[in-house]
Amino acid sequence: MKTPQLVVHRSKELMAEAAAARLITAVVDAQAARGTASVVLTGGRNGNGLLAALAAAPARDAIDWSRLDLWWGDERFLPGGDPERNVTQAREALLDRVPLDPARVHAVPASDGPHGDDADAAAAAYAAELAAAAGPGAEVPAFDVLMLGVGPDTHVASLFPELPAVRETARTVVGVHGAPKPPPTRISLTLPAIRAAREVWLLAAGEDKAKAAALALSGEADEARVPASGARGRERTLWLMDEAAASELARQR
Ligand SMILES: O=C1O[C@H](COP(=O)(O)O)[C@@H](O)[C@H](O)[C@H]1O
Repeated sequence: MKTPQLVVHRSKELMAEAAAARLITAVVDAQAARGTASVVLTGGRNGNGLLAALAAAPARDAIDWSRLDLWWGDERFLPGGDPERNVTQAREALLDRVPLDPARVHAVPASDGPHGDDADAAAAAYAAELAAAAGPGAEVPAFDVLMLGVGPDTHVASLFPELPAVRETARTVVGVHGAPKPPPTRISLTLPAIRAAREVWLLAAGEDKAKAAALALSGEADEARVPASGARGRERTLWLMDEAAASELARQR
């Protein structure tokens, strides 16, 4: 796996704008090379900040939105349309303003969906949807870009330190129970599914991410205790940060 690369921006606003520009280029390049692109979205403040910056970027029209598959790295297991669901927030920030093909917007099932409040069944259904879109012999698509927010406790997607989900090696998607951050029930891609992505981008802006980033990038972390340290892409792992989130890295050097 590749050593993470760091890009530190002066502010969280610049980070969001630069990451949005980077995403436009990555999607346009993937569509030129393969006809379509697949991107995994993240929830949280930094992920939503990027989507809002993308909505405001004139170059967003360079993307062929009808040939873009969107997936989610995790979801808060709540009823459809709940304002706390990652998909609801993504729709508000960007998705409702661009001409996506609805069949290519792969939202994670909601808690009032076909699987009711059974998060494990909903996770299995999402795994099946991913497998159906994957190439021969693969369990998930070779995502072009998979984005992850980083929690102050070093969680990524809904893989929280020391919960069973972070140790999962067989399944690609799991139900998460007893998450320390509300809501307690969630659905998450596992580390093996995350590592199938060509590029993994970790978004970390703000002082509250500084310790988490330093720990994850120390090179000494155990991924069960520091899930962010286990998030790597096949071709590239990129940490996109602002100066506040990078402040503890400077002290480390
Ligand atoms: O609950 C979640 O939190 C993380 C991090 O969010 P942030 O607001 O601290 O940046 C996010 O990556 C994840 O997708 C989301 O479900």
